[in-house]
Amino acid sequence: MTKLILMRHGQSLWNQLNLFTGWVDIPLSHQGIHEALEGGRKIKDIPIDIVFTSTLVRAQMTAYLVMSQHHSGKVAVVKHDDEAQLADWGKIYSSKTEGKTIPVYYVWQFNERYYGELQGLNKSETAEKYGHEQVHIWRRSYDIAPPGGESLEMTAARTIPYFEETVVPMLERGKNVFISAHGNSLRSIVMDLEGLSKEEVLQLEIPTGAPLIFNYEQGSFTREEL
Ligand SMILES: O=C(O)[C@@H](CO)OP(=O)(O)O
Repeated sequence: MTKLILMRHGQSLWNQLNLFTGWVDIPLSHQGIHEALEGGRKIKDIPIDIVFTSTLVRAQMTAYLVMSQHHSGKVAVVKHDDEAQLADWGKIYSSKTEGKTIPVYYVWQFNERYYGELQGLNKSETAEKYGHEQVHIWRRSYDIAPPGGESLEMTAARTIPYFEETVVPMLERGKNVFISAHGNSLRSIVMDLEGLSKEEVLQLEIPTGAPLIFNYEQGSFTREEL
C-alpha cells in the first residue's frame, strides 16, 4: 500500500481579499504561511518520496513549508522539467546526497482552473452583479465555464491525464506522493478518485492547508481520516 497526500495551498493574499485568482500568481498571506506549516506538522511522520506542485508560487510556497516540517530531515530539491537539464542535474551531486533529498516537480497541469474574465474581481461584488446562483454555477459546476475561463471539466482534461500517466505509476512503484495544488485542480482529482457525480461535485470544497490522505492499493484509492 502507498500513500497519496493532496493539499490545497494555504490562504493566498487574494484569498484574503476575496478576489478570483485562477492563474494569477499570488503568494501566501501570513495566515496562509501558518496554515501550510500546520498542515505540514499533520503529515510530518508519513514518509514522502516525491513532491508535485503547480507552477504557481502559492502552491510552491506551501510545498516547501510543508516539507520544512517533515521528520525525514531530507531536503526538497526542485527538478526542472526540461528533460536535458534533468539528465544533467542527476549528475551534479552524489548518489549518497541524493538519498537525503526529495525531488520536487513543477507541473502546469496542476495549476488552478483558469478563471478568465473573473480573475481579479471581488467574489461578493460579482455575486451581487450577476446573481449568487449564476456565480455559484461558475464557481462549482462541472461543465459550465466562467466567462473566458475553464470549466472543471476542462481542468480535469489536463489534471487527470497527468495524474494517471505520471503519479499513479509512482504509487504503483511503491512511492508515497505529495501534491500541493489548488482548490479546483484538486476538486477535479478528488472527483475522479472518489467517483463523484456532476451533482455531487457541486458540494465538494477543499479547505486551504488541510492534507487529504488516500491509501492506494491494487488500483483503488481509499480516503484515510486524519
Ligand atoms: O479564485 C480562485 O482561483 C478559486 C480558489 O480560491 O476560487 P473559488 O473559491 O471560486 O474556487
